Amino acid sequence: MRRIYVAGHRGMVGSGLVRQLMQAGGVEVITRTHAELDLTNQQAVADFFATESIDEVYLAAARVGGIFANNTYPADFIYDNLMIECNVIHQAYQAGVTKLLLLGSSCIYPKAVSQPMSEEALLTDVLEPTNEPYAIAKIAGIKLCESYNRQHGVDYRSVMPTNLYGENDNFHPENSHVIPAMMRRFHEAKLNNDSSVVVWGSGTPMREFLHVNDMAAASIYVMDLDTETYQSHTQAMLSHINVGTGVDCTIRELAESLKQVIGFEGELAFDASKPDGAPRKLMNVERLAQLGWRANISLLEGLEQTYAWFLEHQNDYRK
Ligand SMILES: NC(=O)C1=CN([C@@H]2O[C@H](COP(=O)(O)OP(=O)(O)OC[C@H]3O[C@@H](n4cnc5c(N)ncnc54)[C@H](OP(=O)(O)O)[C@@H]3O)[C@@H](O)[C@H]2O)C=CC1
Ligand SMILES: C[C@H]1O[C@H](OP(=O)(O)OP(=O)(O)OC[C@H]2O[C@@H](n3cnc4c(=O)[nH]c(N)nc43)[C@H](O)[C@@H]2O)[C@@H](O)[C@@H](O)C1=O
Repeated sequence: MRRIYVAGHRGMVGSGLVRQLMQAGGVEVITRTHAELDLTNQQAVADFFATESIDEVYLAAARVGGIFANNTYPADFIYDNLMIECNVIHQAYQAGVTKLLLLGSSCIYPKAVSQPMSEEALLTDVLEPTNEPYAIAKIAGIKLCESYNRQHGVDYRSVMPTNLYGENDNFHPENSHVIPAMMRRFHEAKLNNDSSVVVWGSGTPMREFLHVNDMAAASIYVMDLDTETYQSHTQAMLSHINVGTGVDCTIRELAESLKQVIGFEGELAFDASKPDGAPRKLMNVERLAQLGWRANISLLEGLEQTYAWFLEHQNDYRK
């Protein structure tokens, strides 16, 4: 049986990957909590790979957060993510792992890039300042994979997810992403009968949102493509693949959808003192579509599923 290490299995995407890999069966899923294995620790990661006979790695562990966390803790975001990527990719290679999938992010693309953003837009212009350190680390991750492929003949792939949401997300009031943050705020406002809820920024930025179950399915799909098919749709120096829905909406529209799903009847109060971030980040998902995969969970369906999960996990959601 293939021994598959899912790094970050307690996180939103990692837990989705474990659910789907276990459901498909026929593989042994290996996991370690952050407390058991700190992936920024080079020796600990080397010891882990030297003893665990891993066949494949899904690298879904990272320092992750929304616009406020990225803007407030830039050193943590660049240091942790560079260290995790260097340690996992290099030690996997040292231990003879030939297949690895890195999760990057749509924020690798320049701020003023033409929309929708295609894979070729990488490194063509300057980045959005609120998350530049995180984006630089993610770009380094892509280049690590490409470089190990070129020099060592391994098969390390990378997927660039758009903004994600779903069960097991982080619902922290400040450090989270927009969907979990607003879902919790609207829910609490409904319980308190508040007349309005704060939405950060102007409401005009546009974002594309992909449900975690679609993201996990896409990751496994890309990992399992045979080498010839994968390489026919990538180029030697451009190995990453976008993952998204190809559909976006404004933050105001998202807030209206969340109001509807949660049943909050008050007003939206936009807080212009908070940053908007990138004006738009719509993914060009044609490359993945040509490879045979498309998202199938609509935003409304995904928000309803996530809110139902949130209601069931009021005592144990991450906050
Ligand atoms: N969420 C999103 O909107 C997007 C996410 N991505 C990418 O997808 C991937 C998964 O993200 P997501 O599931 O949302 O993130 P989560 O924060 O939900 O999960 C990340 C996991 O990584 C673990 N982790 C962090 N640092 C370390 C470390 N030093 N050693 C061991 N484990 C560690 C965390 O453990 P602990 O909590 O204990 O620290 C957590 O379980 C990441 O690479 C992220 O950059 C890309 C685009 C959008
Ligand atoms: C996935 C992605 O995540 C981050 O980039 P981002 O796309 O800006 O993500 P965000 O979810 O934090 O915000 C999206 C928009 O929504 C607005 N917004 C309104 N109200 C809230 C709110 O309450 N919380 C948050 N976080 N945002 C809010 C907010 O002002 C912004 O205009 C990066 O870290 C980047 O590195 C990255 O990869």
